[in-house]
Amino acid sequence: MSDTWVDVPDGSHFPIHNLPYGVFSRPGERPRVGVAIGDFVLDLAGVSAAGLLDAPDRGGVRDWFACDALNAFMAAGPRAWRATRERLTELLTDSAYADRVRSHLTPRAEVTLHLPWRVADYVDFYSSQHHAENVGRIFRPDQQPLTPNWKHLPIGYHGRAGTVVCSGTPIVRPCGQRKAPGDPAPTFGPSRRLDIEAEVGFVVGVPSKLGEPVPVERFREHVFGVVLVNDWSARDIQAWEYVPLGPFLGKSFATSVSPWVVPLDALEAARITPPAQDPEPLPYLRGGEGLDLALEIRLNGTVVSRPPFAAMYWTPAQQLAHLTVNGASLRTGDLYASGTVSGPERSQRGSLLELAWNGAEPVKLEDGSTRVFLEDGDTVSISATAPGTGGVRIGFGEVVGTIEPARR
Ligand SMILES: O=C(O)/C=C/C(=O)CC(=O)CC(=O)O
Ligand SMILES: [Ca+2]
Ligand SMILES: [Mg+2]
Repeated sequence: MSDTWVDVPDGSHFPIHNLPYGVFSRPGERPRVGVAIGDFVLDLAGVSAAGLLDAPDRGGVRDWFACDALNAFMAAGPRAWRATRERLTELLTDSAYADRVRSHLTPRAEVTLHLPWRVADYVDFYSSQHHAENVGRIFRPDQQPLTPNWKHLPIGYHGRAGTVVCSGTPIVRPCGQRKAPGDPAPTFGPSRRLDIEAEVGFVVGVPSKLGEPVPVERFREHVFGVVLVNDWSARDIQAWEYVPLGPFLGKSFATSVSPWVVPLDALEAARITPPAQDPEPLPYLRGGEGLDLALEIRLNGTVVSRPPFAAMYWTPAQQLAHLTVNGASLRTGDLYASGTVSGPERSQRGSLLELAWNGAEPVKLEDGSTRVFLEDGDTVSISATAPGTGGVRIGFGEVVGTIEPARR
């Protein structure tokens, strides 16, 4: 197994088998594209300008990396992604390149990480059966937990692309209309039931044509990579507004993503058969694979949940096929999120709504305090790891956010 000449600490999320892409800047310099390796960022604009990146489409290489977003590279397609990944692996494993490449490494602690791509459209699915059943029981106790359509199609809604923010961006507590079932009328004010949703996001590189669906088996021709998502959710605003059109202001105030986009090729060893689907879905939804990602949610440093992505009912390829089956086109930069990742166990639930069961079972933190929803000043971090090639685990880093008081 090849290994890198860069000093990578044991347990790092970013061994040579990962090589996720991001956008970073050093103090006083413009943002550019980089790759994470151990505790360093490799400056791809610098490496490319030095003539070290031998990609197929050489003329375009500089435009891909000397810029503040991954979009141009993402649009270049799977052949370019694979060739670049192979060349980066060569540069970072063959010690003959060490002297020329080392000057393009910067400690990650010295850089600022930015939103890695310009988000085009944003869709959020609802593909964990455990989550959907939990939320159904809490929001609609008098009905079947799963709606009649749930096992026939991956339910989703269109979110707000412009408020997708990079990890680390403070989250201002939203204000809005709230009305609990017993209240005589709605009131306006800061959300009292601010929550998280731990999700996995899929980033589209190659666009599709209007009118032409993208079938399940074309998933890898369009999707560039994978990020972690925190779909911040104001449950009181949501519960009052969502009938009958679905989530709106309760979720559109901010959605955080992790700064490193893990390429699909880094997740080869994480591919798994998803849970059996019964009833069998319609033909356009057949096929697709799951991913064995282990998520971890920390609230003010305490691990409060470990959701397993392997338990998701609908796969990312099925989600993509569904979201384009009507002929809706994809754009470079589209983001679609899995929906909250919840497993069958209590310790695997992906939101506080579920973990504290709508307030009935407060979550205990290591400092002795308890939470049913988020308080001002709380910090939430979601991380994940996956099996990598060669038996080495790879990771996604984290998506983190701290709650700031409402501005009124
Ligand atoms: O069942 C509902 O009414 C609402 C569910 C959600 O809030 C979930 C959502 O945003 C989709 C997901 O993350 O699974
Ligand atoms: Ca969500
Ligand atoms: Mg959101």
